Amino acid sequence: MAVLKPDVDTSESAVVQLIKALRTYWFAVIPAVFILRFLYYKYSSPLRKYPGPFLASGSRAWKVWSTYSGHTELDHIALHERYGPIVRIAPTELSLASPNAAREVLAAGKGFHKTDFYGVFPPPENPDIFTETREAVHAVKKRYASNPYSMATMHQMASYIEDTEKMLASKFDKMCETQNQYCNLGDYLHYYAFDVLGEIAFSRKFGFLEAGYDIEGAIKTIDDMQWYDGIIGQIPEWDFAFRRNPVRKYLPGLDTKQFLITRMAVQEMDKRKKMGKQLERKDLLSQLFAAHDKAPDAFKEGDVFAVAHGAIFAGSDSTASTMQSMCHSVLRNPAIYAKLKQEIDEAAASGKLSEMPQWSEVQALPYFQACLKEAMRIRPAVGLNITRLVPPEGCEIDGTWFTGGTRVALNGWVLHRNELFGPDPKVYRPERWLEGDAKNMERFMFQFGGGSHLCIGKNLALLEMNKTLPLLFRDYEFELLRPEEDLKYHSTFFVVQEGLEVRISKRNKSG
Ligand code: HEM
Repeated sequence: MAVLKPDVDTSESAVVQLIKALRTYWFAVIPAVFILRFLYYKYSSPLRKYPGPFLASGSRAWKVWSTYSGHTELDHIALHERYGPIVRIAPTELSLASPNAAREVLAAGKGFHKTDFYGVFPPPENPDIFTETREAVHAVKKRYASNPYSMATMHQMASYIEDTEKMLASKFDKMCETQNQYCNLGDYLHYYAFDVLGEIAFSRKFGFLEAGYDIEGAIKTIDDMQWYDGIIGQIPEWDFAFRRNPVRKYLPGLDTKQFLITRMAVQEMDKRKKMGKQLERKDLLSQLFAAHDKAPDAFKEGDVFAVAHGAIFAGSDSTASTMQSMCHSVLRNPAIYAKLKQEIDEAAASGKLSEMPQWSEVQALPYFQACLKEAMRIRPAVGLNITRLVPPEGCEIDGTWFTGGTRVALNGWVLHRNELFGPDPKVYRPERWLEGDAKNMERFMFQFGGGSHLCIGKNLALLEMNKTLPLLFRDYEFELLRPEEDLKYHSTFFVVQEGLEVRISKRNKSG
């Protein structure tokens, strides 16, 4: 009788054979895996019925590339023109163009939560109000931070804005000693927005206006960081390979604590802790400390730092960009510029505009308000999408059913080009706010987001712009160096602009 002897371990040999095959045919296997993965994402998702770029249907590469290009807002406008109101921009993500849909998604209490996109923005160890993705925790932080940001509190801090306005004006006065002097108005508005925030948050300017340049490249660093956040936010798990890589802290020059804005924030925190209650004046930091004192467990010391520090990141580029957009749009339209100056001059001549323009006075300038709103409509300062997750149980949005977990993306540049703003939504035309149904149009403006995540700095930004811009248009004559050219810009999270260069002269205030 023959004896059966197992001669080889068959399972091991299969594995070995597989490894050998992979080593031999890797050039075919790797693309095959990618293709299969792509096809799986493309067809397995309930979103397969929605149109969109081919690359986006099976991978997030389209989103990453579009964000990297710096003009994702233009890509989204083009996508919606081509494919309609709902476009698939990633395997599990849809971009919505309907302003009604945006209102529903952003409405408070509807259960649309922030996606992991926001978690990439620093600081990961202690998220601030913008980066916090846990809704319940966000609600607590926002409750404690809201009071310092209220319009009433902002009015109490208006004198700090005025101090900075005076410094900006003195810089411009100096330039005007020579007639038609060159001025990079865009840069100065940027320095101004940063220094106002320094005053509001920490009772000290960062020094950009005084210096007249980007000290230590701090503004550029913020822009670069936001650019990184925007791109990696599309593929958040990759953050661990880059910024959250444990090896990173050992690399020279990458210690963020040495970064100008962070350094100053840390210094101010330490100073306040030493000073205890004897604070010189009521600024954002002191009020956040007061909120912490009242509820030390709910609003921790780390939250005080994160919220104050985060304000500089969230509030500087955004406000500067909005002011630059309005100035450029007005200056390149001589009829609009003339009409705006006439309104401001008449108010000044009749004693209705103080030397340092006041909020209530500027609210009574309808054409100025229309020019500002129109700038925020056509060129909202946030260029990237605001993304939210559809609640797990699914939900109907603007008449369409979406399954739970779908990511929905809203882009202000798309939403604000809707025909509800008139037949010419692509044109900068402030008059639409005076002749159309302005109240209804207001309901569909998303430049400050909406619902429970409505921009907490909206009051500060509006107060700052309403005080500063009329002063500039009243006291200075600006002439664009290249009126035929658009402003150059790229979207990081915010729309970072350059090229607002002018000739500046002092105006005779009587017109
Ligand atoms: C014209 C100026 C500004 C514009 C256009 C703007 C725009 C926005 C937008 C669109 C959002 C919503 C983002 C989202 O949901 O993903 C937002 C949120 C936020 N903004 Fe602003 N912003 C401006 C100024 C400021 C200022 C001055 C500050 C602070 C000093 C600030 C702090 C914040 C914070 C903390 C959030 C997060 C709010 C939350 O999630 O509850 N912003 N902003």
